[in-house]
Amino acid sequence: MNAVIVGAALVRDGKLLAQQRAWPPGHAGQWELPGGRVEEGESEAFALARECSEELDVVVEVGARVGEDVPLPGGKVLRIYAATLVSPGEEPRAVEHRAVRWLGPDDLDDVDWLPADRLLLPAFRQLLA
Ligand SMILES: Nc1nc2c([nH]c(=O)n2[C@H]2C[C@H](O)[C@@H](COP(=O)(O)OP(=O)(O)OP(=O)(O)O)O2)c(=O)[nH]1
Repeated sequence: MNAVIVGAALVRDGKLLAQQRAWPPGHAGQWELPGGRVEEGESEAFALARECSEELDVVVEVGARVGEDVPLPGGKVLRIYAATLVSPGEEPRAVEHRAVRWLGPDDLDDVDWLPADRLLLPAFRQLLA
């Protein structure tokens, strides 16, 4: 089975949270959604909640799928789920990343997304509509 990379489309007040990679050098500075590899024995929702805790230091509730799977190099796929903060007042912080930013519908084109995420922009836009 293809390795699944899950990503969280974390929305608050009509804005989507994006984070800026600090590594590897080829992708540093580019933007993505919080997430990562689903480890053996984990559900996708569990993996997403774990990654959001590790990367943003927040607790999230995972919702419905967003967009279609996007193939990644190496036979992996990127699969996005909507997510919300369990405590909306809690502010995500960039634990491993360079920065985090809440993007409204008009800001989605302002950042340099990873290529796979760029394909998902219509789905992100629909989610914020
Ligand atoms: N988290 C995340 N990864 C993405 C996105 N878009 C995209 O192409 N990717 C790619 C980049 C990486 O090749 C891969 C995820 O790597 P990662 O470094 O975040 O995952 P991980 O923490 O589980 O890393 P590892 O244990 O596999 O090294 O998916 C996205 O929006 N979010």
